[in-house]
Amino acid sequence: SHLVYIGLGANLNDPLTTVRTAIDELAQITNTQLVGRSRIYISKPMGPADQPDYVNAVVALQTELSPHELYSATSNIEQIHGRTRDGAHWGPRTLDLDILLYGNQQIDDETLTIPHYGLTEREFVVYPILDIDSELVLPCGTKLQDLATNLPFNDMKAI
Ligand SMILES: CC1(C)Nc2nc(N)[nH]c(=O)c2N=C1O
Repeated sequence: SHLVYIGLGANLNDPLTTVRTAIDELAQITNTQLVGRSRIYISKPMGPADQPDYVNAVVALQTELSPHELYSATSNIEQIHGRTRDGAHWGPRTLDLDILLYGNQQIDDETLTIPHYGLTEREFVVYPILDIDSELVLPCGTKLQDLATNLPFNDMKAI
């Protein structure tokens, strides 16, 4: 089985409830166990600022699913929460689930780019991963802790 990290983000329609519910739904994916979870954070939107603050978290799952099977499971959960992908690019969303890491694999095909392209410069991803594993090393060999030193915690709040 594989250790995978999933990023959760939401900023519409009671995002805190959505994120908490989605964590439970991720834990119930077939052949998958929840093995770690971050604190839940509030952060200012990265990108277009004319949208509500985000609720972010990261969970670690142990799964037998392939990357593509996992992707369809996370897409289903997004859809349950009304995620449509017709919104403006980087616009607000009811729930975003990103496969951040899939073991040490590096995948880049028409549907999946893993590690997630934005991982290393998103404090709302880096700090939650460090909550789960402060010693995590990325597939490229970079220690996440070293990235955090020049990623300001900024105006993130842990709740
Ligand atoms: C629009 C963009 C880039 N900005 C974000 N900004 C924050 N703070 N959190 C997110 O999850 C998030 N997701 C995004 O996709």
